[in-house]
Amino acid sequence: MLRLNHLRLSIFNACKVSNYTNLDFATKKQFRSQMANYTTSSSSSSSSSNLLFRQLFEKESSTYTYLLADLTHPDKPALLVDPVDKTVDRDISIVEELGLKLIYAINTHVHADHVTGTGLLKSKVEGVKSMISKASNSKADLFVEHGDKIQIGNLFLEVRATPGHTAGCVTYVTGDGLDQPQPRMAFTGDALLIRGCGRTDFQGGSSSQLYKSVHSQIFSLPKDTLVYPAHDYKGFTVSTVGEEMLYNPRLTKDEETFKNIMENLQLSYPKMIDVAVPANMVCGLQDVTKDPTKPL
Ligand SMILES: N[C@@H](CCC(=O)N[C@@H](CSS)C(=O)NCC(=O)O)C(=O)O
Repeated sequence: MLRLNHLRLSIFNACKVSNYTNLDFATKKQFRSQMANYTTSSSSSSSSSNLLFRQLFEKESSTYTYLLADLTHPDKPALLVDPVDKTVDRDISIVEELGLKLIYAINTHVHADHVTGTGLLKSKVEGVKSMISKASNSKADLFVEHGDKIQIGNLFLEVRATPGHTAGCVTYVTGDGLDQPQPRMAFTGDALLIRGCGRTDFQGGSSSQLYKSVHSQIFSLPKDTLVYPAHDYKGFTVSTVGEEMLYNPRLTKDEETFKNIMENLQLSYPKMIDVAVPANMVCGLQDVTKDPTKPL
């Protein structure tokens, strides 16, 4: 296993983050407004930061892929969260048009409804490293665990373990600090969907675990944190932690009611599950036109 020591936040940055955390609300607000005056506005989110952000959609599986890059760094380093094999060429073309350098293709979990684009991206873009949680037991170049920090330029994503939809699900959260996007952004995968959540009936899923994950790791974030899920089936694009704490029809309930709801969803299995899971266990490196049950 390749550990992420080289990706961990430097002590220097960690100090800045913890100092900021200790400030009172009024001082934080003053600092944020000062920062807004001299940072580049992000391209398509409400954040004021050095971040370039794009939400991209794959319509067959209703999957969101997210592109993040640090525009202030000379290399404009970028990463993709949850790329889909079918839309890899689109993703590469936007990366090239914007002059970004794609360094990571990362997954929130082993998807069951589509094949990840990480394998194709690795074969088409030199130097890209695939990444997934160690707990997923999947193949990749790099593995993350709870508490790790993934750095792109001067921006970073914090890794929060949010098992329950699958055993290896993680949520990636933008950093907490003066120099990081405000409000924060949480890429929740299938743990938390807008007014919903991921199913828990296969891949080591557990409704009890999902309930605890969302409450302890996502609902504990600031209420203005933007929630960006891996899927939406109703046309929603973004929510906030505060909104989901108030209006999520499943996760606002007590744990017993939640478990009951999840046991009675009666969803049919994803159409692609028998192809997608074996392919995604090797981070999409497998040629899915061949027998997915055969080793590489
Ligand atoms: N019909 C789709 C699969 C839909 C589905 O099961 N979505 C999953 C996330 S992808 S494994 C889910 O957790 N849905 C929760 C919900 O409440 O809808 C297909 O055939 O691919």
